[in-house]
Amino acid sequence: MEKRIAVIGTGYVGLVSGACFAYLGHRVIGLDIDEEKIERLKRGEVPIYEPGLDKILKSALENRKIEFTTDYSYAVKNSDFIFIAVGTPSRPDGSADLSYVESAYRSIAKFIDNGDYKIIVNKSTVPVGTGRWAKEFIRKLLEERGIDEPEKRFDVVSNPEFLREGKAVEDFMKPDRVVVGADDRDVAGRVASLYEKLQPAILITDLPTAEMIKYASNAFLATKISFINEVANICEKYGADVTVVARGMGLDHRISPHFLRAGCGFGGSCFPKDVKALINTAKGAGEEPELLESVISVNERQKLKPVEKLLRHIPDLKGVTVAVWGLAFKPETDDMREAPSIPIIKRLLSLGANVKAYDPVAVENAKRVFKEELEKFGERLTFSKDKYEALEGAEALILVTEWKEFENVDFDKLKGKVVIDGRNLWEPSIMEQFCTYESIGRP
Ligand SMILES: NC(=O)C1=CN([C@@H]2O[C@H](COP(=O)(O)OP(=O)(O)OC[C@H]3O[C@@H](n4cnc5c(N)ncnc54)[C@H](O)[C@@H]3O)[C@@H](O)[C@H]2O)C=CC1
Ligand SMILES: O=C(O)[C@H]1O[C@H](OP(=O)(O)OP(=O)(O)OC[C@H]2O[C@@H](n3ccc(=O)[nH]c3=O)[C@H](O)[C@@H]2O)[C@H](O)[C@@H](O)[C@@H]1O
Repeated sequence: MEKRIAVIGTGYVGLVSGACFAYLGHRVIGLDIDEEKIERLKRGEVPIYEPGLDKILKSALENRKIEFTTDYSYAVKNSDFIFIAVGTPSRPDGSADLSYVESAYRSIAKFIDNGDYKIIVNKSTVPVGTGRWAKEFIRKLLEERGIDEPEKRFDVVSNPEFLREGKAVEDFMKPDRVVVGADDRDVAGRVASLYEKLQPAILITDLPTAEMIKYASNAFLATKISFINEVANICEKYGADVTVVARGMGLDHRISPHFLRAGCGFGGSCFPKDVKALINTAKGAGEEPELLESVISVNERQKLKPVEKLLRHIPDLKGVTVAVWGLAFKPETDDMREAPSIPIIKRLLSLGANVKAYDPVAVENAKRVFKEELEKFGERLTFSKDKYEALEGAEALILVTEWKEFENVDFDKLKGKVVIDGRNLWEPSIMEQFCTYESIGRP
């Protein structure tokens, strides 16, 4: 049955979930404080690169199932479910910055009136305890406004999102599970029913448990990556092949083959931030999260592995041109947040190298990320229009992000170069015929 949904924040998660809810037949209002973003969305432009999103958004707009606004009053009054999908970035101490979430609650609370009942759903990743804190926070805001029985005017529910960038639409439409946490099972059930067309596995929990499931899931996946990267580093010393080790491990269904790809570390807007936030939450309660701290430190070291390897072949990089293929934190996205390419390029520049960088879609975002370096190093950092142009005049190539277009390359163009494959994309026996080749954790 059609339900009225407002989605607060039309970033990655807000836009994908809003468009998908509309595609599922609900009426959706997407709200953002970024006026330019909303104007673009009204014109049907998709401000992020996400395969499949433009299609479902276009269909939702054509069917008038989705509309966009910057007007909180309109969004709150015309919805029964209000999904919060604003950012929860890391503060310098690693804790989650909840100021955007808090500001969204304040704006919503301004427009909940006597007689209303709204279900406020946290889709943003928020630390365990936030939902119950939010209940009291919003109740007080309503009380200050003189609203009758403020606690009856709303409920707060946790419905964490597990989508991956690049596969976001598919992940939303075919979820492994939908987790809904609330202090009232009936309210949780109402949120779960929004997904009924997808017939997903549904887990209904209390508020803090749902919040913790999100952090524990991301932290576990990040742990798998740091684990396999550490194993890769040991493999290198003894001539073992980490890709085969991972396959051998993954055949054990208790381990599963996923997230065991060794490489130059994990990036993105969530793994680094969420592991750090969980560390902060643990410490705040007097716990010593040693394992989680190692997940971060192993990852920080791993990001610079390709440069370390390059230095073994070219010990002095002063004046040496190095091509870097792949800038986004992973393929199929233009997202540069915490991308391993950032420390890699910064280190290359600080060692005196000239860098020619290429990415199929993330160059514009990369230019913003490297604004300071572009000013400081001038022509020493350039962005190439295609992968082969980046190779011109380069003595070395570092592959950081395994975009599909790098799979089948004209290997002749790599002749004589030092190639560091940060994602184990190519076959060593083939590469060694053309270039000096190194990958991660393979003999
Ligand atoms: N990016 C991802 O793949 C995933 C992200 N998440 C979580 O979802 C949340 C959102 O992440 P993203 O979509 O990546 O964030 P984002 O940074 O792409 O988008 C956030 C949006 O919220 C808007 N915004 C900020 N304050 C606002 C306010 N007071 N009212 C209305 N709009 C406001 C911003 O203008 C922006 O458009 C985070 O907590 C993140 O951890 C969860 C799963 C996947
Ligand atoms: O909370 C979030 O935001 C999301 O975080 C991740 O999704 P995402 O960051 O989009 O990307 P992933 O595909 O998980 O990759 C993250 C990083 O890990 C790296 N990775 C992944 C898998 C692997 O085996 N090895 C590896 O190094 C990738 O290159 C990438 O840098 C989770 O996979 C999602 O379930 C979650 O919803």
